[in-house]
Amino acid sequence: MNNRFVTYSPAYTVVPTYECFNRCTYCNFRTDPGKSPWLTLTAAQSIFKALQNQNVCEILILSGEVHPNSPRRQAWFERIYDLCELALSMGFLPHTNVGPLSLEEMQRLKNVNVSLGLMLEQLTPALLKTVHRHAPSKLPLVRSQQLQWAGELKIPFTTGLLLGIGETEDDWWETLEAIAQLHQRYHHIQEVILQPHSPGSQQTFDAPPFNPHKLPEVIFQARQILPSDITIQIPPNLVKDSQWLLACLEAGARDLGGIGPKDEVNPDYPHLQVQVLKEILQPAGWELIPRLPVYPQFDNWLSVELQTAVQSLALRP
Ligand SMILES: O=c1nc2n(C[C@H](O)[C@H](O)[C@H](O)CO)c3cc(O)ccc3cc-2c(=O)[nH]1
Ligand SMILES: C[C@H]1O[C@@H](n2cnc3c(N)ncnc32)[C@H](O)[C@@H]1O
Ligand code: MET
Ligand code: SF4
Repeated sequence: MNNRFVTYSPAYTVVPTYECFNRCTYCNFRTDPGKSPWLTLTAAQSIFKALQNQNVCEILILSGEVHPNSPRRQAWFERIYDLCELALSMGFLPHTNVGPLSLEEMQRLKNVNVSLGLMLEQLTPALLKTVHRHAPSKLPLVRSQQLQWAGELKIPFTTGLLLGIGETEDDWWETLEAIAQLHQRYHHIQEVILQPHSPGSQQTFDAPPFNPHKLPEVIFQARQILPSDITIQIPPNLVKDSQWLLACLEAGARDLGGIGPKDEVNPDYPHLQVQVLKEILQPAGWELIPRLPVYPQFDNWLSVELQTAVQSLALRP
């Protein structure tokens, strides 16, 4: 009875830089500004070369942030742009999530990405006094404006909620309602990630992991709030117990996100191999299938060049 499908994206994560001017207290990724070398194009080229013929489709560009007013901002942005262009020229499809962008930056990245992403985290301003006190990029209005701009620019978009960072249950529904409203206006959200806060060894935020047993309930509610053409994504490496992973699917999650050798955001939580995941899912009647970082209904929003890149990957085995 293999008529139920779950997707994942065969992905590899590339990090332009770990330096970040924000200090989200749950972060296990960042270093201080000026303290991390930037990834060179030469180094990236060797990485991409080694990935060819490995069935990787998505290059996820995930970065720490240089302040919008910094004299280094433009060089930071150009490096990201060039990394996307290189990935594309070597046969991969870039998906970039590097924090909030200016409208012009977004417009330019649309040329070299099949989709962009930015987590809303939570829209409640209460977190500006706690986990986001030193994180100007996490201002709720800055984040929701990104979703609006992506809609205006017709950019297929991935967003989501970070669960268990000090918000209330009502905050979940409000953030989900906001995503639903923006989608009803622009129809551009391809997936919403429900990301359980998972403590790592570098963070200063001292809170337990989000209780994975609560996740199915949140997914079920999110499924009621979100329009049906938005897919709900959960990260399988952060839902360790296979019974609860299956419960998440029963509740309405249909995608497991990017799966690759390392989860750069949660390095303390390695991914199971795809084959192992398949063996967990299959007996319960779920078939795990690969997808691209752009959902098919958005193909016609892409430039002709990007559509060609998508088509050549879709033909791969
Ligand atoms: O490996 C990861 N991939 C993350 N991804 C990648 C994601 O799983 C895939 O790139 C998308 O599903 C591609 O369509 C994100 C993408 C976003 O747009 C926004 C947030 C995330 C967060 C993570 C993450 O924590 N770890
Ligand atoms: C890239 C995305 O990763 C998420 N993120 C950042 N830190 C953590 C953590 N400790 N646990 C789970 N998710 C995290 C945030 O939602 C960010 O936007
Ligand atoms: N800095 C970006 C954000 O928080 C993406 C990477 S987070 C590890 O949105
Ligand atoms: S979560 Fe993103 S914005 Fe926050 S400190 Fe880490 S890298 Fe910077």
